[in-house]
Order: sequence, then C-alpha cells, then structure tokens
Amino acid sequence: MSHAVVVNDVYKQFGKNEGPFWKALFPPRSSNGNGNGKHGASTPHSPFQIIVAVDHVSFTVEEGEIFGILGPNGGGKSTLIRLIATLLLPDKGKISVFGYDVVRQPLQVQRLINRVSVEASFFKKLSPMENLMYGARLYGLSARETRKQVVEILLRLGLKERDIYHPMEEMSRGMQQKVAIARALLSRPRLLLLDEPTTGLDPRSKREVQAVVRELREVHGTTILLTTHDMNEAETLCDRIAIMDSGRVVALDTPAGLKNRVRGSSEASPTLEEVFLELTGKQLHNPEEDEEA
Ligand SMILES: Nc1ncnc2c1ncn2[C@@H]1O[C@H](COP(=O)(O)OP(=O)(O)OP(=O)(O)O)[C@@H](O)[C@H]1O
Repeated sequence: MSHAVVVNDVYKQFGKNEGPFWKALFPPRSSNGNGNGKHGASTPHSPFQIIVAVDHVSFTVEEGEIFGILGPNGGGKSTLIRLIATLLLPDKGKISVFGYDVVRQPLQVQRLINRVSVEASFFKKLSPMENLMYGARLYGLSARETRKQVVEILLRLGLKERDIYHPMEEMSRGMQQKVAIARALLSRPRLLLLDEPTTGLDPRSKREVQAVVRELREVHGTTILLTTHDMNEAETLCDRIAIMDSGRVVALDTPAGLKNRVRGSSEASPTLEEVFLELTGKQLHNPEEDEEA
C-alpha cells in the first residue's frame, strides 16, 4: 500500500482580534503582546488571542483506508481537514497527498481530492439535479453521463426521485448533506475528505451515508478521511482512528487497539467513549445530544 496522506509535524495557529485595532499597535510594555506558545492564551491586556488549532500533528493514511479523526468541538479536526484540502496553509510542518505537497503543488492535490463539510453551499432555489449539473460543469464532466450518475448516486443515498427535481430550500438538512456528498462523488476523488458527514442526520440517513462510504472504498478503492464526534460511527466505519484533543493527536490506533489500551484488568471491553475519557480526562461532548435534549 502507498501513502495517501502524510501529515508531518504540522502546526497551525489562529490569531483572534479581541479589541479595537489600535490596541494592537500599542501593546502594553508589561505583556509580550501575543500570548505566543500558549494554548488559547492571551495576556491580560493583549487584544490578540492566539489559538493553537493544530499542534505538531503527525500521521499517515494509507491508500484505500477509512481513517477517522475523532474529537470534541474545537479539537482541531476541521482545521486539519482544511489544511489537507489546501484551503489553509500550515504555519509549520509538511502535508502531502499521494506524494504531492499541499503548499507547493496545490493544483495537483485539488485534482485528486474532494471535501464535504457541514457548511456546503448550494443555490437554494435550484434543485439537486441543477446544482449537481452545475458542479459537474466545473469538473468538466459531460452533461448526459452526469445526469444518469446524479440520479443513481442520489437514489443510492436514499433520496426519492421527486426530491431530485425540487428546490434545495425545501429539503431537510440531512437531505442537503446527502446532495453535498453526491456532488463530491461526481469528481471520483481518490481521497474524499468528509468533515462530520453525518452530524445532524437521523439514524436512518446516518446508516445510508455510512453504507455509501463503505461502498466507495470497496468498489472504487477511494481513501476516506473523516472527522466525527460519533463514537459508534468511528468504530463501525474506520480502520484506524486518531483521537484529537486541543489540537494534538492523543492516540492513534485501530478501534480494537484503542480499546485494548485502556482495558486494564477488567474482562469487559471498554467503549470508545470510555477510551476517550481515559486518554483525555474529558467527556466527549456531542452537540447532537444537546439538539435532541
Ligand atoms: N478561521 C479561524 N479563525 C480563528 N480561529 C479559528 C478559525 N478556525 C478555527 N479556529 C479555532 O481553532 C480551534 C480548532 O477549531 P476546529 O474547527 O478545527 O475544531 P473542530 O475539532 O473541527 O471542532 P468542531 O467539531 O466544532 O468543528 C477552535 O478553537 C476554533 O475556534
């Protein structure tokens, strides 16, 4: 197997301006002015807060693997995906996708990947078919072939035939998420980046999306890198899981390997939830539970 993604000692921070711009021009003498090196730190008088989103992360994803990044809100998962997708530049470290460097060879990388995120944008007055035909033109695909493919993919993802021709604004978020996945599949990416692909979906839609992810790997050998808050999803879908917390990878292993690490003397197999708690000392916060409550 060859490497699909190599992430080597990658670091990314964001600076958040917390006050009027002129304060940044006259930092108080007593502070260092930028809170550098500290996680989410700011000095008492500093208008800037430095947030370390990705903190010296390294891992490798093999071709054909389903690799999960599991972690709580703000853990750095989306930033990592956006770095791999060439949408952000790393401050330090190197990332390559099928041997191409994301900073020096972004076009080559972009031809091989596609990304689905929760904030996927569509022309809401247009139907899934119209949106996907528009996307297909951007990818340079033929209209006739694409029309057939769009129907096939959307039905496979659980949409009804009539939904394919209705305005997107009349669709649930779950259905829109499926259309976003369908759009990404049109370009037949070698690497599919799925940023929380099933967040907000009902259990049935979740299963449909997960089945398509598995099928993509089985039938087309697509490499899939996904982020999730969902322990069950990570366990059922992923060959390996990197647990990310506060920008760092705190563990990386197969689901079984992760469980073995914290098995201890007890015979019972721990849940991944328990593994997360053991490794980070925190509960994994799941926003969907809040929504459901
Ligand atoms: N463009 C940005 N500007 C400033 N801070 C940012 C930016 N993008 C992300 N951050 C911060 O970086 C940290 C990591 O965010 P990120 O979105 O990568 O986490 P996440 O694990 O994907 O969380 P979530 O599940 O909520 O999306 C957070 O503290 C976030 O507020």
